[in-house]
Amino acid sequence: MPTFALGPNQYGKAETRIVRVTRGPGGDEITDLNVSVSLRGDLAASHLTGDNAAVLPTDTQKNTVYAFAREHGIDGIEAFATRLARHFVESQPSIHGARVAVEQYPWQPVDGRHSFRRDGGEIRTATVHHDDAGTQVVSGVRDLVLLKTTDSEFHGFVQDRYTTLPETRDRILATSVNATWRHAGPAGDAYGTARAALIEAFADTHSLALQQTLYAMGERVLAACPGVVEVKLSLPNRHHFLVDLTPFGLDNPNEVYYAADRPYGLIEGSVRRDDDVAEEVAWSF
Ligand SMILES: O=c1[nH]c(=O)c2[nH]c(=O)[nH]c2[nH]1
Repeated sequence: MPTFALGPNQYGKAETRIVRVTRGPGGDEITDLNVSVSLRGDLAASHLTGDNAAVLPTDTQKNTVYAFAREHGIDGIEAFATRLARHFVESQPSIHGARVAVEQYPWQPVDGRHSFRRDGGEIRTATVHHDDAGTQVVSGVRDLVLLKTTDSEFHGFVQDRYTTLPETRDRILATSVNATWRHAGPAGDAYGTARAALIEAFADTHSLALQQTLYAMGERVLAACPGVVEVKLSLPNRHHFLVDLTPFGLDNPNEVYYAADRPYGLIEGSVRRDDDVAEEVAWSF
């Protein structure tokens, strides 16, 4: 007779959308968030027998997100997520660990009063894990699209019988940055500095490979943000291929490109301080 056991599990309310308006005489502000809560703890009974005595309903978790936005305000997504994660663990004896992930969608004021324009595609993120061992805060940015028209090469790579890619000393380099960075302690106000470091390193680095640019971007964030101990980057290589215009009797001196959407190279890696102790829980889902 085979026997079975419940493995790791978590539960929570995913993607609670919340728009908070902060009203002021000098104009309103809006904070537009997507909040996902995952809780871990003594939850086997609910899975094994349907006994829900230890289960804080996901509906209650959603209500808590809204209530905290009113009671405490949203003083940065890292602080908001930390407050929620601690609340669930500290208020519920059955809950031993909480993960709160927040996405923030940027809006820009249009008239300085009460009209706004949704800004670009880029999303700010924060994920907080809290349990007995402490609080881990990871901040990040997603879908930050960057492109440089030159200053990028790719050559010297392996050639086997399937290789057709020509070596290039001058190409477009483009990516959509997905970056997360882990703080040693509570997150300070590092978002603007980290984001600027990513963009500047992309622009400054004469790239011989997107891998090299990835490392430079991670290194720049660590150099600029003393409280950050590890940076993870996932960089799709948004290929731009020169179009062959010779059938039309035209040359193409690096001017006309085809922007391919797939397949794409995907370059991923982390850069950390030498003395950093890996904190895998901070990244786990
Ligand atoms: O920067 C790059 N890294 C690669 O590993 C790679 N592979 C490829 O086909 N083009 C590129 N570009």
